[in-house]
Amino acid sequence: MTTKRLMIIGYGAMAQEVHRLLPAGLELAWVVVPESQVTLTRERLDAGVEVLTSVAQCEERPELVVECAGQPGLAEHGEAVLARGLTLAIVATGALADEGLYGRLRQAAEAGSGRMLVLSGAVAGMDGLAAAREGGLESVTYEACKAPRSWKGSHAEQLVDLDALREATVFYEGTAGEAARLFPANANVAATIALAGIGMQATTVRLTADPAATRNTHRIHVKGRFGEFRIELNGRPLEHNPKTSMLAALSVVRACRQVLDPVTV
Ligand SMILES: NC(=O)C1=CN([C@@H]2O[C@H](COP(=O)(O)OP(=O)(O)OC[C@H]3O[C@@H](n4cnc5c(N)ncnc54)[C@H](O)[C@@H]3O)[C@@H](O)[C@H]2O)C=CC1
Ligand SMILES: O=C([O-])CC(=O)C(=O)O
Repeated sequence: MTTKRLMIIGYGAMAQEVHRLLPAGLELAWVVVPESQVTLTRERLDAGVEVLTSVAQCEERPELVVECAGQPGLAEHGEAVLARGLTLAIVATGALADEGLYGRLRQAAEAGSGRMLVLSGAVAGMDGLAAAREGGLESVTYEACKAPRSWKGSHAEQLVDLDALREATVFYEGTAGEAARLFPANANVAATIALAGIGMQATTVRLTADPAATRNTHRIHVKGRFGEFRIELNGRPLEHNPKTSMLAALSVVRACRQVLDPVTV
């Protein structure tokens, strides 16, 4: 079997976890990072991996491109990938709350015959939610609860004193679209759920910081003509970034495996 080649956009905590877990048969050949990260990223990688600052610098054709670069990374590089007719698997799904960007990515994909795969990331049940939508949905709510340290450096710091919390505290309630914009490193799943379900405005979101939390908890409650479902995930955060659940990295690894396997489950 010939080895297929992967491009990763971004090389932070998630990308490094994905790289560690890449299935045999797919090798990392290109990494796209900001100029300021080039030297550090080269030091971290084998000489065989090309470190680039733009997709255009890649002269060959990756089998798959995965975005692990956050919302600004998707905004900067997404169109170039799709316009080249490549498949782009994304986790910074919250960027799609920006209708202008979403439109440009769709247009680039249509014009260039690219494909954008919205990965399930840190949550589960997106297949069931998207199927339920076909019958009509009444309500979709999403709740996230993480330890205060997982909300550090985010907009939560403007809403609550994270260091002073003694009990679980809801600090944000709003729509998926707003949450995804306000918490670009923490609430992408709100946008993923919105895209699979009833949209950015109709999906309601509640965010909690809990000093007793050791996991990233996600609760999804869906009602529709099909009936009702509730899903709760208690995900382990990544060691090198407590904002990010390990399952999000694993959803990228799954996408990598799918390009190798003739059977998609
Ligand atoms: N859909 C989901 O379930 C989840 C999505 N995410 C998204 O994944 C992103 C990455 O997560 P981590 O790796 O844990 O974050 P991280 O902060 O460890 O790594 C992000 C990396 O992206 C790089 N980057 C930033 N701007 C870039 C650009 N314009 N081009 C290329 N690279 C760029 C940074 O240099 C950094 O190394 C998060 O910011 C978040 O947007 C995170 C968790 C779950
Ligand atoms: O990994 C998680 O728990 C969720 C997350 O950060 C996001 O949705 O951006």
